[in-house]
Amino acid sequence: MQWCIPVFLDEEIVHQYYNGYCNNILWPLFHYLGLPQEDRLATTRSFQSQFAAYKKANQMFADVVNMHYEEGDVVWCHDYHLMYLPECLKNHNNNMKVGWFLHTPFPSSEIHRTLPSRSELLRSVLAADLVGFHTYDYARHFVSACTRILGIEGTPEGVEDQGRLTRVAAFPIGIDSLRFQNALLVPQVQEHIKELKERFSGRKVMLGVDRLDMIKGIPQKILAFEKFLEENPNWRDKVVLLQIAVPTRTDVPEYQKLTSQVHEIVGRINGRFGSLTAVPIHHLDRSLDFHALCALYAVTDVALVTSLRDGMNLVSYEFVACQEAKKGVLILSEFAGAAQSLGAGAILVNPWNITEVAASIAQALNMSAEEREKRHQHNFHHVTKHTAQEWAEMFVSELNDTVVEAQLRTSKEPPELPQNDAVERYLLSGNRLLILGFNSTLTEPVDTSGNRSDQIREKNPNLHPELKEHLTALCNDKKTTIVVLSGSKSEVLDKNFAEYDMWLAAENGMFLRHTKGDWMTTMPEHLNMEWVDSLKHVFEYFTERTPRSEFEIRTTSLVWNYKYADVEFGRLQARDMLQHLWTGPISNASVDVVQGSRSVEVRPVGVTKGAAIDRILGEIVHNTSMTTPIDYVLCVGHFLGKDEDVYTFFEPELPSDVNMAKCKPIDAPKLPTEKKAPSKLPATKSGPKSSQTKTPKPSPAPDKRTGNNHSGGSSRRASPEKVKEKEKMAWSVLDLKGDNYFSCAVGRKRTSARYLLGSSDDVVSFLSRLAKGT
Ligand SMILES: O=P(O)(O)OC[C@H]1O[C@H](O[C@H]2O[C@H](CO)[C@@H](O)[C@H](O)[C@H]2O)[C@H](O)[C@@H](O)[C@@H]1O
Ligand SMILES: O=c1ccn([C@@H]2O[C@H](COP(=O)(O)OP(=O)(O)O)[C@@H](O)[C@H]2O)c(=O)[nH]1
Repeated sequence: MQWCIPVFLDEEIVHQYYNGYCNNILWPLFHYLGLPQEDRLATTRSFQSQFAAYKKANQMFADVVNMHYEEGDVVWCHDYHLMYLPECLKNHNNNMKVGWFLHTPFPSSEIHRTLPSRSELLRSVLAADLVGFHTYDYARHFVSACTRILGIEGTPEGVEDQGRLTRVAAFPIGIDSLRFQNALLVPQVQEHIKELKERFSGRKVMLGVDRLDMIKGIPQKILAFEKFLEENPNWRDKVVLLQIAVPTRTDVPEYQKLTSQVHEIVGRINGRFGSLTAVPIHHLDRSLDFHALCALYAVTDVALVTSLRDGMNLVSYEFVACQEAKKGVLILSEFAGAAQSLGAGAILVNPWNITEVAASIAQALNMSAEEREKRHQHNFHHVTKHTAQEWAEMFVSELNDTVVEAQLRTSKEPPELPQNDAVERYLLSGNRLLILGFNSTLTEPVDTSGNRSDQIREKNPNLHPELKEHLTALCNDKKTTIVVLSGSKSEVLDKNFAEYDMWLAAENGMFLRHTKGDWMTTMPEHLNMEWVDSLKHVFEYFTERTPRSEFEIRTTSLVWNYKYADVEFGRLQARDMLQHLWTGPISNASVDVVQGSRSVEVRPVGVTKGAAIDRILGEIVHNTSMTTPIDYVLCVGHFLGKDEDVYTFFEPELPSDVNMAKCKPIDAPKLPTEKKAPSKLPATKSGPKSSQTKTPKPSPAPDKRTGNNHSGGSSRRASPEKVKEKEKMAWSVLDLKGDNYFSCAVGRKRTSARYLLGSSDDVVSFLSRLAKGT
């Protein structure tokens, strides 16, 4: 078995890929340092060739992996050097289990979007099954970069693109703490500890161990130490700072400049505060071997970590692991990932604030033994419990689980609607209910190819011209009841369906009428619409700036539709709008922000087609004086995810009773501003990665399937007498015998519907078969 297989890169590739793209571009950007100041333009110019080398090098890694890969192996790609690798691997073998872990921070999407190859990099990382970061912050930034830059949906589990989920999670790394604890017992280390104690006797030892990298804040650390010496003359001959600065990436000009800068500062301070026999700073431009490092950690009184940004910072963990005897103090930058894990025991500082760091040095040096002990125990417990072994096991086990879950999800993709069976069962049944969506279900297909020159299109959705004849035939069949259930306003449904003998349910079922009767409302009474006013401005803002987009104020929702706008620009605007909605004016309101394929909609939590179907069904049964149970249900639509509860309404245990409460007649739907504002529902957020979804509060319409006696379909509170009356009226209206239920999603693959149809053309051809009975 081979443990390590090298990938040989030639010098030019190393220069362009490792020194160039990785360490001169990605590294500073991911650490919020921006591109190197002096050669910014040159870097920008060489960007494409460096990225080409980056991809080439990643492909070379992929080729080696592919050569040695055996079925069932797990491939774990590490760090910003290999962001393109997951895609290369998956392109070769889509069944490979691929994980990717980033050891650096992932910056805010505002930084990532400045990268010319921003989309390509994100997409290739998303090819992995599992993507891991040290902290939730980094994971959240990654998800929001995917949302903002690629326009794909962030979910509580990760990032979802066309039904494929890339799991994104935080896996804070640890160290092999036992290795450090055991090293302290080695005689050679004990001897070294003794020497160091003698060497620095009478002085407190402060320690910095860093690669000589801009992100480590070494100049800032030394300047803070100078300030401390300046302000505390009594400490000048009682403390020493040992700074180990390990040379790194020495071919990159920015690193060469840092070396001279640090040397200059150290020389100046030693000149200022040193004597003939002692200097306050011992600066070493080299690395130490493991045992020497452990001895140094063990004799240290105060460790100083001042990273300006740091993915995690293992030095802080290693220091803690070696301090069981001494219980020294850790001063730790709040910009290191480690601050989240070791913050309880460390003194956290902003490394840019030299005054604060100097004060923290004084605090650490003067800290009582009792407080040091307490702080150390917090951190020692963490470091010894959350080890590197645990980290690796967790990542790999999560990767295996993710792959299994993904297989289950794919296998759950529903089949095509079995049209022959559906037609046959329709013909054999005696009381059928057809629930049909409108937009993209019964309408003519709209060209949304996004061609900028194609700007003049018909704006209003129209009924599919080939449907009219079949719809008339179906509506005229006494054994068939048809409901068109749409998000559209009542006027739109009136315009398209007034001539048919059917039921119309507008605004996701909030308004209902039979085409021979008047509109009535099924709206729950206590809907909170207080948020509408503050949101109207946001919707107006984006409508005014997005030609041919439309903003509609519906009774229970606000909708912005960019179906007829330039699709690319519409998408861009939608991303900005969503970002604003998730974090801005309504982040505390009890509303759902629903992202459609070309729309953004905001509505109160619980206003869904599924929640309304109960009340609609009650009204239909009551009005048509049905005498036999409905024995066939077809529910077809291009419904938004939130509205898919209409499919599941009839699943898995079919409801037998239906609410018989009558709806309230109305003259016309009222605008939200005219309604009395009811009291607000308390809001809860569901978690860091799901800013767009709120944990649903109990739906305004009670769930039909929670018991056998479904007496409450409306949220209006009835008197006890009324409830009794309703109970008497309740009877079994559904008798579907399991297989006589056909729920069918149009143009979507991830759905809770039982079956799929591709487009409204397919709906038309299927309905024609029902109408003709063939
Ligand atoms: O070999 P170099 O190019 O000189 O760089 C050394 C490593 O530096 C980076 O380390 C990061 O990983 C640590 C462990 O997860 C983390 O604690 C630290 O904050 C990071 O900076 C880099 O990411 C590695 O790839 C390099 O090998
Ligand atoms: O002379 C030295 C100084 C440091 N290190 C190791 O370098 C690593 C630095 O990791 P850290 O996460 O602190 O920062 P990075 O350098 O990875 O950004 C630690 O494991 C140190 O033990 C080392 O091997 N020899």
